[in-house]
Order: sequence, then C-alpha cells, then structure tokens
Amino acid sequence: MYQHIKVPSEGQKITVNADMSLNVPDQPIIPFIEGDGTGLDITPVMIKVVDAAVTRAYGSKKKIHWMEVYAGEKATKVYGPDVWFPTETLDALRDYVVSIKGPLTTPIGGGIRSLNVFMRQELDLFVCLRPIQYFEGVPSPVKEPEKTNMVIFRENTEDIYCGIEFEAESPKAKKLIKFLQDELGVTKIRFPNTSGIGIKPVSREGTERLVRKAIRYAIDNDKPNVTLVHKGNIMKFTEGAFRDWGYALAQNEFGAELIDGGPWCKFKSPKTGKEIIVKDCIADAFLQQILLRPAEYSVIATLNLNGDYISDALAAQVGGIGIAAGANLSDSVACFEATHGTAPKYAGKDYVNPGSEILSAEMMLRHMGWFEAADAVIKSMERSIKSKKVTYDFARLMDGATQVSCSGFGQVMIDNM
Ligand SMILES: NC(=O)C1=CN([C@@H]2O[C@H](COP(=O)(O)OP(=O)(O)OC[C@H]3O[C@@H](n4cnc5c(N)ncnc54)[C@H](OP(=O)(O)O)[C@@H]3O)[C@@H](O)[C@H]2O)C=CC1
Ligand SMILES: O=C(O)CCC(=O)C(=O)O
Ligand SMILES: [Mg+2]
Repeated sequence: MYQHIKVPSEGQKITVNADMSLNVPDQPIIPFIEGDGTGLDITPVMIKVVDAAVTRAYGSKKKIHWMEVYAGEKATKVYGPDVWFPTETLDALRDYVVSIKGPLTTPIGGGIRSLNVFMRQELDLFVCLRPIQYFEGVPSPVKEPEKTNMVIFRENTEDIYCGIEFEAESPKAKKLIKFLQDELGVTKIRFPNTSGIGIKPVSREGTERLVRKAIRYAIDNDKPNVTLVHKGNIMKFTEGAFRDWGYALAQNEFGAELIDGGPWCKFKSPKTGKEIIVKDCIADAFLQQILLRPAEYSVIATLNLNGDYISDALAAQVGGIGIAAGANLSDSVACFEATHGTAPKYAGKDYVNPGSEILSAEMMLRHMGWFEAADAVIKSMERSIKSKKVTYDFARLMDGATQVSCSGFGQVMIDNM
C-alpha cells in the first residue's frame, strides 16, 4: 500500500466513531516522525519512556506498535532530494488518526516553507493545544511559577502565519501593490517599490471552531475563565474580528451574558454550575500580565502568530521549552509535538531535554484514554525532577543538580516509573 512506510506486522488502526470518539485497540499502530536536528535525539528516548510507561501500567495487555513515517531531511533521503513531506506520510497521519512528531527545520528567509504549517493545513489540524504546567522543583525565572497554570488554544491554520507572501520587487508583489493602490485606494504603503507583502486571512469559521474548543475545554476541565488574546485595536478586521466573533460565539452558543454592559461576559458551566468568564486582552498587555498576574488567566484562545509567541514565553515561566508539550488537533485527527524546534546546535549530541516530547506523548496517551500510562509518565517526570538528575537546561539553573544526557534523562524516567 505504501511506497516506503513499513506497516508493523502486528497491531491495529485506531478508528473514529461517528460522534468523534476514538476506538483504541489494545495494540494500536502509532505513526511517528523522528524529526530534524534534535528530533534524532529526543524521539527514540520518547519511544522508550512511553513503552516503559505502557508496560508499567498494563503489563503485556497493551502495547504500542510504532510505525515510522517520514518528513523533513529524512524524507529527502528516503524519497528523493525534493520530497520534504511525502503524500503517503500525510495519508498515514490521517488514516492512523493519532500520531506524534519530532520538530522539523524551517530555513529563515528563503528555502522551503514550514513543513509543520504545511502538515497542520493539509490535515486541517486547527487547534494547537499547549498546556503550561509547573513541575515542583523546576528552576524558573519567576518567583511563584506555580501560579502559571494556563492552556493555550492557538488557531493553527490561518493568520499571517499561513504563508501567503510575496517577495519584495517580485512581479507578484508589484502587481499586488498596484492592485492595492489602484483598486482599493491604499495610499499609505511606506516604500512601495521595495516592500514584500504578506496577507493575513482570519475567518469567522476559523475563529468560531477554535474558540468553541477553548470554551468546551474550560467546561470539561472546570476552568474559571477563557481569555481571547488579540491585537484588535490595530488589526481591526482580523484580530479585532477574532475578538468580536469569539464573544458572539460565547453568547450565542453558550448563553453567556454581558458583565456590566460588556464586552466581558459569563455563563454557568453546565457541568459544575460554576461561573466561567469570557474576557479579552490585547496581546502586548497580555505578555506583561502573564508575568505580573498569571493566576488571573486560565484558558487562552488566540490567533496563530500570537499563539506561537505566547507559547514560548509562557513555557519559559515554568522552566523553559525543554518541557513544553503540545498537540495539533482536528475534530478527528491528532498529531502530538513539542513546542520547541530542532535546536540545531545541539543536534546529534544526546544533550537536550527530551521532556517536551515525552510530555507530548503523555498528552497522546491521555487522548487515547490510556490514563494509567499517562499518569505513570507524569509521576515519573515529577520524581525525576525532584531527584535533580536533569539535562543541561535545568542543571544550569538548579543548585546541587547532576547533569545527565538526553538518553540519560530517559533512563532516569524509566528508573523512576
Ligand atoms: N514544531 C516544530 O517543528 C518547530 C520547528 N521549529 C524550527 O526549529 C528550528 C530552530 O529554531 P530555533 O529558533 O532555534 O528554536 P528552538 O526551539 O529549536 O531552540 C531555541 C532554544 O530553545 C532551547 N531548546 C530547544 N529545544 C530544547 C530542548 N529539547 N531542551 C532544552 N532546551 C531546548 C535551546 O536554548 P539554549 O540555547 O538556551 O540552550 C535552544 O537554543 C527552526 O528551523 C524553526 O523553524 C521551531 C519551533 C517549532
Ligand atoms: O514551523 C516552524 O518551523 C516553526 C513553528 C513554530 O514555531 C511553532 O509552531 O511553534
Ligand atoms: Mg514556536
């Protein structure tokens, strides 16, 4: 069926029911993309730790059958020099429903466009879910890191991030500038002859499906508030519309009522009866609020680029992107991945923290309903950090730490299971 992907001889596919719940067999086949750069280091460690957690939780009753699929530099070696994201990789990620990937490199300026963005768009993985959780003992630059407890819902398919761009002085950029000037009456492009042009599409459908997921998450997980983060004062019809559509959805679909004339609004959780507040914050102010008043923010719904910046900033508050986990989700398909990139200077050195990909796998196990295995990962992570046997990123900030390698930390986690 596939050209280069080898389907494991044992194991079955995860399937999706009509109501979008999953059928997870005891022996599921899970596709994984190793990733570029430090993906080579962290992905094998993630697999070992997850296998140990599954065995710890279920003995021989359950087992993941890993199926390697290719993207990035490895794909060009397997499929040929220009094949960065083979169609059969997309097919496998879609067909097998739940997958995990290491980071993929995107060159700056020229070269290929982001393979990560490509995958999210092609599979319509419209939610980038990034929980920010603090583990006791993790060194943090803030005084009270435990007050940072947020979950980011980042729109994953739209915005300036989606790659509609035209290079300065190219015929297309010239044509677009002329169209803007002649047809749309745009008079204020500073340096029109040398401007590159980027387009920022933000739709009502795209906003609503993201904000709906964020509000449902708040209901299902007993969270006190959802904050729409935007730069709508400046970009009125994209980021401002995101805010307005988000508030309208809260009122129309969840029955939220205005607080003191709005725009903040609130509704009672149908699960707990507690109030959930829907509010908004302009993105620049938000970046200082999360440092100064983190306890006031819980679920964050935001646009693609804001969500990218906010993810790394919040991760730093609880110890850095070495332990920042994430998921790309559609209504049916899920591909889990760390928040960080390929950290090329550390590639192949068995050096970096595998925690972010391990915790992304923990989210994957929870998504599959394998809660006991997910709990085993979390407990082991807690114990391992407390033991102070940690990778360089924590060791350089922790008193009395013993620095271990990437694979060494994986072993520490397995020993602590
Ligand atoms: N989803 C994806 O696949 C993503 C891909 N990328 C791509 O990755 C490439 C490199 O991007 P770059 O901007 O350097 O960002 P990275 O996230 O790769 O690295 C930035 C810094 O974060 C720290 N860091 C990253 N990974 C780890 C880890 N596992 N453990 C501990 N610390 C870590 C390191 O800090 P220090 O130097 O202090 O040790 C590193 O120098 C780019 O091509 C980018 O496009 C970026 C983000 C996401
Ligand atoms: O696609 C990339 O190279 C970067 C993506 C990124 O930084 C992210 O999704 O957080
Ligand atoms: Mg990023």
